[in-house]
Amino acid sequence: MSKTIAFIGGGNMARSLIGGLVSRGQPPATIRVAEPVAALRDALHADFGVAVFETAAQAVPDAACVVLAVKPQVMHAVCQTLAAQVQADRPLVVSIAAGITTSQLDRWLGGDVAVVRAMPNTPALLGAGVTGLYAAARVDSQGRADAEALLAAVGKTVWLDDEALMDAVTAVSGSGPAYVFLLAEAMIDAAIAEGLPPDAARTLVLQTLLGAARMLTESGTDAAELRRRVTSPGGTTQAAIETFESGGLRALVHAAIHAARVRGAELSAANP
Ligand SMILES: NC(=O)C1=CN([C@@H]2O[C@H](COP(=O)(O)OP(=O)(O)OC[C@H]3O[C@@H](n4cnc5c(N)ncnc54)[C@H](O)[C@@H]3O)[C@@H](O)[C@H]2O)C=CC1
Ligand SMILES: O=C(O)[C@@H]1CCC=N1
Repeated sequence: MSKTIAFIGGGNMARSLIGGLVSRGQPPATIRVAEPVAALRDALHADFGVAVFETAAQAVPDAACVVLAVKPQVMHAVCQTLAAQVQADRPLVVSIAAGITTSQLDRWLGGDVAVVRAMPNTPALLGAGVTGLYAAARVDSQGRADAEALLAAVGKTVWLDDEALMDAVTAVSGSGPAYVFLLAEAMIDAAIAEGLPPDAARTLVLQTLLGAARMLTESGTDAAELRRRVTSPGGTTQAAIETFESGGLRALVHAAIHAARVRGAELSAANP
């Protein structure tokens, strides 16, 4: 997407998206970022060459697409500061905020706004993200194509017809990288506890996760079968897997993802 994009919020997720877009050929001159924290603003300009502004009102004029990348808790207030400009310019608005619905955003921005709700994740920085997308009824085919181009530049996209499912997307793939990072922390800690030197523990765990993720995505074989192929009957893996299963790992993962989904709905309800 080579049209001008204004990011409102230049924090962790905006940084991942901007880094991914620029490294995939989006001209930095077409990206504007509003971020009140000077250090973040300066780093975005230094690292990616994008134009940076202190306030949203400075970044939005003439942007074809406005990406709302602030925390859900401040979204209502931020939208109120943008409503007049959005009503005047009619940009495509893409929100990446957890929980906040397209109808809330439309209302906060003054009504009759083309809003796409997107849930990306931080591997976007490497072009290895995945984004769930939902378009409100007001978004036309060009708006959908523009949102698709924006997020497809930084990874895979999955469109949903039912907005209620966006909280589940958030719980699975938006938050999901953190679950893998937690697993990595736990495996490294365990490896060190079993006597491995920290550097060796780190290399063994990180390359194992990378190799396993590549097998999952490149082998055409499902996760359960790949797991079976590692698990020799009566061997070491079986001992570990039985420990995970008897400890309730599957139920725990489900409970964690459910808690994240419920939290998304709470974030929406807390911002009527
Ligand atoms: N971090 C992640 O992995 C993901 C985050 N998200 C969503 O992205 C949004 C941002 O999350 P993060 O980047 O993690 O948070 P963050 O706190 O790193 O970034 C938010 C940024 O917005 C800035 N900000 C606050 N008020 C502002 C205003 N009035 N105008 C412009 N900027 C303002 C803050 O200074 C901060 O740098 C959230 O709504 C979150 O739900 C979505 C997918 C993944
Ligand atoms: O933790 C959060 O609320 C955000 C949304 C998905 C990832 N980070």
